Amino acid sequence: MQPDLLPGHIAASILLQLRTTSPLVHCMTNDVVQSFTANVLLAIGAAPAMVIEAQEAAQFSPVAHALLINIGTLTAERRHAMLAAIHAANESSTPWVLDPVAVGGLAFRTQFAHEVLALKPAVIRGNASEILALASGHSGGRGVDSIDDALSALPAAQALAQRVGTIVVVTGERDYITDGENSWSVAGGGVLMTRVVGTGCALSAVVAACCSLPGSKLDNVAAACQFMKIAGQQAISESRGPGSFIPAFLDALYGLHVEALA
Ligand SMILES: Nc1ncnc2c1ncn2[C@@H]1O[C@H](COP(=O)(O)OP(=O)(O)OP(=O)(O)O)[C@@H](O)[C@H]1O
Ligand SMILES: Cc1ncsc1CCO
Ligand SMILES: [Mg+2]
Repeated sequence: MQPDLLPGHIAASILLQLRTTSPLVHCMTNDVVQSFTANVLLAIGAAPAMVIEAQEAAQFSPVAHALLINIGTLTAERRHAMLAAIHAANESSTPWVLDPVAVGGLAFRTQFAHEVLALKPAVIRGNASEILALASGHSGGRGVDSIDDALSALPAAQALAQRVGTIVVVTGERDYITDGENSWSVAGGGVLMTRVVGTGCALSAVVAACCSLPGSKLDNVAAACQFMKIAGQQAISESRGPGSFIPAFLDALYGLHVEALA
């Protein structure tokens, strides 16, 4: 059964809060998506900072409003820096988000992803293959891409959320957001969002921004998914392919209207 859609008036009030507070997001993300992620955060009204050296990362994560850990181009040095940042974030109650890119097939990142589950991410956001792999030891997708359907991964997402005590987001044609007990679904977007790299990685950064806001964390995280779906759908209608999609997507995020969402 499909979970309910997030009501527009909830997303609208969360967008207003996001724009008013402009959360600072400490991004420890992969090499492929650094600039796109920073631009997505700026376009929607949050603020990015990519601080990656271990000593600085541990100093910075308590100052930021949220921390993003994305394992897309994990190295031994980055692993060390990410652990330092997560521990410092936890000591200062800064929420942190895990994006388990390509978890399952590759041993080093898979071991790291399982290790940090014990450090209580506030949210885990992945595509269907990543969530299935993390929840049930399944072998993962095709590299960084999903080969599974998001709805089919919802039971695994719910079980993972319950086991870890966190919120899990599975993205795809629809996005599903669950704390293991209650779930939202978010529709919109389009397949062109998967023909440019980093829409999922950037969503994880927006999720981090939104999970620093007051109120229901489940609603805040679902609203982040809603913002990206709406902007993606609008950008697809205004673009001719992946090249023109990216600027149209940034413009659509920038132009998201609180009144229109409501
Ligand atoms: N078939 C689809 N139809 C509509 N929207 C989609 C579809 N697939 C993905 N999306 C949207 O694209 C964005 C990225 O989701 P996806 O599941 O592709 O993440 P990902 O694989 O982690 O991406 P990346 O690794 O490139 O950052 C989300 O906003 C999601 O809702
Ligand atoms: C393509 C790619 N390779 C490692 S990380 C990444 C970005 C998408 O997750
Ligand atoms: Mg991804």
